[in-house]
Amino acid sequence: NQSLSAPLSCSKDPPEPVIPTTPLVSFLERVQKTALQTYGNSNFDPKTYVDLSLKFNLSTTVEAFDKLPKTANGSVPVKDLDGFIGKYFKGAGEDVVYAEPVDFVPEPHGFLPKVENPEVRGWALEVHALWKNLSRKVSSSVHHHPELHTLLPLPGPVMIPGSRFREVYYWDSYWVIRGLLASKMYETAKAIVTNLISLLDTYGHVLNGARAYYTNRSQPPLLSAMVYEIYNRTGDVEFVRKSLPPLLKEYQFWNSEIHAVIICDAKQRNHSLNRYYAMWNKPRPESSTIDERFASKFLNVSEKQQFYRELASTAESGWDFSTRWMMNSSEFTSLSTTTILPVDLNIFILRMELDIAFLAKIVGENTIAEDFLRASQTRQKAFNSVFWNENMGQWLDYWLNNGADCEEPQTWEAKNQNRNVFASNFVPLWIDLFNSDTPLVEKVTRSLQSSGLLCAAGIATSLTNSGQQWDFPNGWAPLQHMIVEGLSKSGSTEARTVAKDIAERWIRTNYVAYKKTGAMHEKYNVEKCGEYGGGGEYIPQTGFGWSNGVVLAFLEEFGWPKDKKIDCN
Ligand SMILES: OC[C@H]1O[C@H](O[C@H]2O[C@H](CO)[C@@H](O)[C@H](O)[C@H]2O)[C@H](O)[C@@H](O)[C@@H]1O
Repeated sequence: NQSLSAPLSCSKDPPEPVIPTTPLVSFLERVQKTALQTYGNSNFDPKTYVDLSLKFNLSTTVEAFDKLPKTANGSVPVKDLDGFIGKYFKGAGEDVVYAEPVDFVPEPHGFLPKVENPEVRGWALEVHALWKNLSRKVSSSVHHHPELHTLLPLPGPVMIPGSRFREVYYWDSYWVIRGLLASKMYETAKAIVTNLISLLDTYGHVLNGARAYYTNRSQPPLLSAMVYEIYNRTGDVEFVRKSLPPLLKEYQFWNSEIHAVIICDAKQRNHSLNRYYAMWNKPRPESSTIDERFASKFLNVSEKQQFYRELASTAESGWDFSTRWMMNSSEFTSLSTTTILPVDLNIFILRMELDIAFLAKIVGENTIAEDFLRASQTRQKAFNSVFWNENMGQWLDYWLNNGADCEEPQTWEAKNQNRNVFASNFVPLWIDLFNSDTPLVEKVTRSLQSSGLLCAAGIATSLTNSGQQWDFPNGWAPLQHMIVEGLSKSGSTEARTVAKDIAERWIRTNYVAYKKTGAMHEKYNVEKCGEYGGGGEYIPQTGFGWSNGVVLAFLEEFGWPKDKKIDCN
């Protein structure tokens, strides 16, 4: 059986892969450090410096940089650094250039038929038009001189999230595609998948984002879900045929030894489940000045390296950062992502198995279809034994025993389920295997209603206000979407009512914030209708790919009646 393979290791002493960095990335990290010393912390975004591209070759640029007059603390006179950057670099974002989407029309035929209210329809058309703002392709210089750029070459046009996120991102693309499908932009949606597949072909996994500094990790794996949704709308069998081999390759990546862990349940049955694990043990280049500051508390090199691996693995989870991954919720350096089996990652891989089974059947690969169906049944059993908590009516992340004996699989213990409430505890509802079980959905819906996560403007990410961006009071479009879509697919009237209510709250807050600020936001503050979110390591961003996608998908599904008001009251 070529398509499935068994995991080899448990959590302790895994092989410690580290993907080599590039000389350009290392040099730009030096520039980043000097810029921080020179310009100071206020409004400083370290990512700007690793996104610069070179005007001349690297050795000429390094030579000029080394000649700058530096003080003992590493700063350079502002005018000298300004002059150097202006002379030797093209601005961040100059190598990703505007591309007119081939299939954009201002009002697509059959666009959001259930949206009758003229105000909401007008706004939806503005959100739809934002695809034009976010559409990009890599410049010809990136193709001809890749050594001058951290941006990676891609064959087709992309949709970027927006603002500082000037490159395509992996899991964001799923919700961008959901919006593009509502906007009837099927060719643009397919091109995004083609780009992600080209990264998978080159690097063996879909990268966090299309930059040289993101090669050491992936992001929540939703490629199969993208192919599935596109096929569902377009019926394009050839597209499925081309996508299937890369999907099998991605499945291998997620089930290879670094990401797979064997765990023995309470009934002595072994299960293979997955975790996030970045191939990196240094500061994230896009945030290296920040990471080094936090790591300075570790004096021992291997502890520092482990902390850096936890930071990058958390970025792989897409939830960077959150108390979800911290042993001590008030201590950022207690991140332990690599020792956690996350509910949502395992749901994404279960969905991958179901999608591959479905897609393989479409193209007549019946053996693959049967293998993957079996794999999904096995994972569903694992899911029920390891993550489900009957008392809470939720699925809970499982914390591995750090330092346990690795000769044997770890044995499941009830105390290792994380009882803190996170929106991810409800993500299994997204999968038909779970949302088709009406009594289960009703139990989980009641648990969601009493969880404290349901707020005025949507579902909060957690109950802890830590100042991290993947915590309370922030609400994120992907989390709203997966939970709402799951509830709304169920046979339970109660669950469908809750789904519609959350979707309406989310649409309202996006609308009111848009009217106030003129922009769609990366995240929202769910405590207050019409407020965008904050916290975390960079200033709030606008644009914004997945928020636009989810609003369009919700409006397509739920519509908006003619006489229903759209303000916050
Ligand atoms: O620069 C810091 C981090 O930024 C990214 O993470 C956040 O933005 C992404 C794009 O919208 C999103 O996919 C992710 O869920 C956000 O937390 C990036 O993905 C990280 O790797 C990076 O370190």
